[in-house]
Amino acid sequence: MRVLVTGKTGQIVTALLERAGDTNILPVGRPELDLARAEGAGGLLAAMEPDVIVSAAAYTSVDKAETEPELAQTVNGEAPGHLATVAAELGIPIIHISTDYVFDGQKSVPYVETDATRPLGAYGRSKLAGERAVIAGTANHVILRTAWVYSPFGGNFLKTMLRLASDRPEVRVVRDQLGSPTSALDIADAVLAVGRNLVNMPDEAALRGTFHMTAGGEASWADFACAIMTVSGDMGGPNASITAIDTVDYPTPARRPANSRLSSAKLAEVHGVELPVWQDSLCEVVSRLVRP
Ligand SMILES: NC(=O)C1=CN([C@@H]2O[C@H](COP(=O)(O)OP(=O)(O)OC[C@H]3O[C@@H](n4cnc5c(N)ncnc54)[C@H](O)[C@@H]3O)[C@@H](O)[C@H]2O)C=CC1
Repeated sequence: MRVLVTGKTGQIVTALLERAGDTNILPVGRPELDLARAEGAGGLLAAMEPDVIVSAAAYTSVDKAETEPELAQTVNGEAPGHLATVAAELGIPIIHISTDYVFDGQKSVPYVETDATRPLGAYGRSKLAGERAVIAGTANHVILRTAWVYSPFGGNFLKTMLRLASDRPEVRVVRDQLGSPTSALDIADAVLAVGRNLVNMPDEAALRGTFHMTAGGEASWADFACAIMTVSGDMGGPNASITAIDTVDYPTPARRPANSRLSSAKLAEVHGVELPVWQDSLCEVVSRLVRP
């Protein structure tokens, strides 16, 4: 299977390259493919002869998007539509990665795929526009909404915590946002499994559509930080004490949903794909960072 993935350096593309096995991962990103100018990329993508396109690259700076909403909209809102159109022309499926930030976080239990969307900021609005563009571009799509992604690669919360813990005794972390910390390595396994299902069952309509895809279990950011410190400390790595604070005491340019929990039951039921509980994947990632 030949899997064309957008972006060359992101957490998910790097994890896909690592977990590929006998799958051929074909990353494409800047400078050949700039998602700010994705119209007309059809020839480039077709020449790579993919069996499936994974739309993983995105403008991911949630706070910066508040001051650059047009760029976020072009990259996250419009480019996925161009990719979906190319996939339709090639007669292949597209898997598009989206986010919990399409929701406002007001629900008291995990979100399901049919829940109403209401993004709180420019990033979420741009990602929701991207979902709609993919849906308009081809019926042969899967949208995978994930959340709280961490990995040994790129920038993420876990790496920030380890960096802060290595030069201070205490780190303040919010306790009133809930989600499921999700390893990009588990996401890569899931994306490959979904990709195989789509390629092997081209006429199975039930496999297409929107699915939630996060690790099992849930945590607040403060819970996640405490677990990171415990695991790191046990391995001889940095270990700061975590002080739980409220979101109001940690203002950011973009508002975040208080509830980022997504129910992944539909993905398990329809695709037979279930990510491990978050604590089970944490040790591997911490170990790779503190014992390189
Ligand atoms: N990081 C997280 O916690 C979450 C991420 N997501 C989604 O998952 C996907 C992957 O996220 P990560 O791997 O964490 O992102 P990342 O920030 O690690 O990587 C983003 C990638 O997109 C590329 N990119 C950005 N602008 C581009 C442009 N104009 N043209 C071409 N490439 C460009 C970057 O070079 C990089 O390779 C994204 O669609 C993101 O919206 C969803 C939920 C949570």
